[in-house]
Amino acid sequence: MSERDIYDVTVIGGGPAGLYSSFYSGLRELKTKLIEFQSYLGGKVNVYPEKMIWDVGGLTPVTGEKLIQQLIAQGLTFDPTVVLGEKVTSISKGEDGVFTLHTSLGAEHYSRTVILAVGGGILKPQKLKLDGAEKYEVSNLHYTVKSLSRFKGRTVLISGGGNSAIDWANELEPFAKKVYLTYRKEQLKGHEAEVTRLFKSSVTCLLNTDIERLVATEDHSAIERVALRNLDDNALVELAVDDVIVSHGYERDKDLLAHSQVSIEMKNEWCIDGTSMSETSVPGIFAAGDILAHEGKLHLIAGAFQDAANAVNKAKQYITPTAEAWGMVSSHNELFEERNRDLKKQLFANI
Ligand SMILES: Cc1cc2nc3c(=O)[nH]c(=O)nc-3n(C[C@H](O)[C@H](O)[C@H](O)COP(=O)(O)OP(=O)(O)OC[C@H]3O[C@@H](n4cnc5c(N)ncnc54)[C@H](O)[C@@H]3O)c2cc1C
Repeated sequence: MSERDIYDVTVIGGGPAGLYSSFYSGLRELKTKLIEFQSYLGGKVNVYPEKMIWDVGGLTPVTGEKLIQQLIAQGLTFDPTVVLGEKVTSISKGEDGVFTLHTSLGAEHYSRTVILAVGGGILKPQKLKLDGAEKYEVSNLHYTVKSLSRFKGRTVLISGGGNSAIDWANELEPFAKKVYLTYRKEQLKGHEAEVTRLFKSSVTCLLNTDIERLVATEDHSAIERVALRNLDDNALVELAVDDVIVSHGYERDKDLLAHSQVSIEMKNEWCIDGTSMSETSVPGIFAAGDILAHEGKLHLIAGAFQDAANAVNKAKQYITPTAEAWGMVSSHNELFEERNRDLKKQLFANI
């Protein structure tokens, strides 16, 4: 390993937290690398590219897709090295204090500090636990909504009672011919405002029901009807559907934290010992975004940004103990000067 190969900060995960960490790390003049398992950046936001996102402070409503584009543009401002399609499986630490990140492709990456921005780990949707259901995944059984127009004029059954299921029901309702929502519990778990909107809409909510059987078309290529069991009285109801969307949450591949050679523990409660939430049990390894799950923490995009800035500042201070960690106003950088001049010229030209 030559000095040339060692980065100051290596960010694992290319979602909102990882992209903002890369931006902020460049801003603090740290040599930065970003490693993402998927072949694309944007993290979980890729699950909802057409959703209108309203709750990022200072941003007017924006689609998930547009937000990803903006996050990537910002994240790459200082030209970090980006590695896609590699899963970091383990982290070890040498006697010289340099971390080695081992990946599923057998590669090694070297870094003075590491920022874990892995969200809940690599996402795999929880599949419908019915024999043979997987064969409909090529036709009309879905685990995500990539495009609302795919469901235009169709009868859709959504299974699930959390935020994603409710969001999708609300988003699809104006386009679909009919939306049903089945959930095995009595009360939905989503955001109040979205639940209120759902109950006011034409979506039919079938609470205390569960999918019992999928009935195929004559040629067995797609789902034609779904049998729902009412968990109160055991009655069976059949619905004719064009599509079924299953939103039962995600299985999370947490290999990295479970199998790393350095044993990493996350903080899960507010610190009274003077250390910050972005620190882990390993000095030099920090965390940002959904991976931080202390009490009261909301998993929001906006929160991931603040976490990222905190983690980078901690990394900076770890590398250079005399560096300023607090109170930095961060919209000043030489690189911004030229762009600011251009933007201001455009702005004043329009006045
Ligand atoms: C359906 C849905 C709707 C949502 N709507 C909103 C909303 O309207 N507003 C809002 O603020 N928030 C919303 N959220 C939450 C928001 O998406 C998350 O809070 C945010 O994406 C967290 O960012 P993150 O970077 O921490 O994690 P993620 O976005 O999960 O990114 C983590 C990245 O790390 C990668 N990774 C994981 N492990 C490894 C590894 N070992 N090696 C390499 N890469 C790895 C993953 O592939 C992933 O790309 C929604 C979430 C969902 C599921």
